[in-house]
Amino acid sequence: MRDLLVSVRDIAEFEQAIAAKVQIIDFKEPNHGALAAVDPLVWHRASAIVVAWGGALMHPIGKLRSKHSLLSAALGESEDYGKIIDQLPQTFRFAKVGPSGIDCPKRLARLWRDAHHRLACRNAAAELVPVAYADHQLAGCVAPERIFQLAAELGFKRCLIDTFEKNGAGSLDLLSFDRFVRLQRIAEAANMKWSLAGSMRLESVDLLNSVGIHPDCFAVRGDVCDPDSKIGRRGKLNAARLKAWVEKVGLLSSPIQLG
Ligand SMILES: O=C[C@H](O)COP(=O)(O)O
Repeated sequence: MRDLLVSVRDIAEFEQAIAAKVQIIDFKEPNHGALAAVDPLVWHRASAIVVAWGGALMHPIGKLRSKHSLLSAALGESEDYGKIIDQLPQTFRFAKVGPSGIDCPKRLARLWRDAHHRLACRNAAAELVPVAYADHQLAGCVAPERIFQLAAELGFKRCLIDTFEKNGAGSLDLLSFDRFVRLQRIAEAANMKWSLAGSMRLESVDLLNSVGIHPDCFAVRGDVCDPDSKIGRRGKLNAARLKAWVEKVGLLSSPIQLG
């Protein structure tokens, strides 16, 4: 089973993602960086909608229906998350903190422990998802393999790889297939699910599949935005792109894989 995560910035986009039956809806402000948080008020509005719909993401008039959508929040980098983490509503299932500026595994482990502890105190359901950056040198942080290994050693259930700079160079431009295979092996050996983000393009999904790289989740923003927009991932979500991604990831999950 593969998942699709789509990053949204507001309630209108949240409803678009639900209508498209996206499995994981991730709140993030694309204008402010790779993992920038939205205003916590947006979390609370989304949460109120979920509660009003009876816990499942199901619209009262039955038009928007996605019983399986889960909420996720980007909390920013190490210097940001502390200001907002305690406001994360109980309805959120995942939270992410970026590792930029942390070039030592021990410090990273401390960051995760603190974030995990603060989440657990307020929101027993929320799972911290460690993040690695493919452009780790630019981000000034530990390399992806070390981050995956550390996350596995510490018993995390999921890990995400993304890019810190959103400058057009995606994860697939920055890391070789061999390195993705290594990351996948680390994750598989620890029974840890891994997600792939970083300017992912729909066309790359089949290519990755053909070389044996099978992330448990594809996480996208830029490629589900209006293709004609000059501002890329900072533009508006596009219904046709969302549909194409949902279908593609759905096909990967079906027992008979096509293509
Ligand atoms: O978590 C996923 C990111 O929002 C991916 O964004 P991107 O596809 O624009 O690199």
